[in-house]
Amino acid sequence: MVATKLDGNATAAALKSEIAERVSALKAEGIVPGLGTLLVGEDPGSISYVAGKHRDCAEVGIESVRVDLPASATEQDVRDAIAELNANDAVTGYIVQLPLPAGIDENAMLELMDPAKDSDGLHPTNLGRLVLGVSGELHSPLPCTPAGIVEMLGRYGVTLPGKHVVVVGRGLTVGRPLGLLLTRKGIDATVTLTHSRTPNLEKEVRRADVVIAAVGVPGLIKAHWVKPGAAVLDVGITRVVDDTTGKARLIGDVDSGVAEVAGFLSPVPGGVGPMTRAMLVENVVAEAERRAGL
Ligand SMILES: Nc1nc(=O)c2c([nH]1)NC[C@@H]1CN(c3ccc(C(=O)N[C@@H](CCC(=O)O)C(=O)O)cc3)C=[N+]21
Repeated sequence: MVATKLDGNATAAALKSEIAERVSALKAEGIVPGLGTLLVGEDPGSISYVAGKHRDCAEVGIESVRVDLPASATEQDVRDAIAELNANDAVTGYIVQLPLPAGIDENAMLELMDPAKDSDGLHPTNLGRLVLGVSGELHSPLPCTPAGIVEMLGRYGVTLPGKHVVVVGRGLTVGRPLGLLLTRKGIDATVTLTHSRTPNLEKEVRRADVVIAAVGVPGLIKAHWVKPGAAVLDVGITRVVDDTTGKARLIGDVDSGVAEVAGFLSPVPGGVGPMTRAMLVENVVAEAERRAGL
């Protein structure tokens, strides 16, 4: 392995200890931030991620409010749960874990959230501010995975101005907002945003100084696609349950051979996932600070 590992567990731990100090400062003012989660259904991946988010809250000393609805929940049940989270003063910010079960209109549910409590940055108001480039000034939360990727690259000294970043995947939580964030003034990367209909993906990836793979196709990115020395971030997570052990294994979008070619590589698990969760906690604490006028 030649690539330097971009260690999401270690980086998230460092970030969380900084956040814990900010939480102590808030507590000294009598403020305890709280994160809410709304989970609908029994997807094992979603259950595992939500559990991780609550562990992170406990670690940094913030409260968490967990709302779980069965897969049989109606759209009205979800509307009611969102209205309660909007009204609950113990909840500084919350997330609606995606995907929602078939038949529930995700975009309509996201629109119902109080944008000031949208810790994922996925409400149209917050996505609009991301496009406008005003999120920082208004303390509007940035989507957690893109923010976590930029934070991790920064902490490893991988600079972005002038770099060519190829993002593979155009989804709502990663690829689409990442293109917007990376091309902001001050970050100044040049971005190629690719997807399942991109012709000759291999050729696009080979031009990249930084590759971000977020499609959920196991092992898609091969070693010979990657320019030697490039930074490669693996965001895709596919859960495969081993028939004999019954244990779930997590497989990323990046083939293991890439470690021999890349300069930096974020693994699955232990890469971008923990950073996503750390940025979520950061968004909640930042919102509590904003409300306290700190
Ligand atoms: N509204 C919304 N916001 C999200 O941020 C969101 C979402 N919906 N839906 C699903 C995706 C996926 N996601 C992950 C978060 C943490 C890990 C994570 O911590 N992964 C660990 C492993 C966890 C495990 O063992 O299952 C790791 O990579 O090391 C993974 C995936 C957030 N998402």
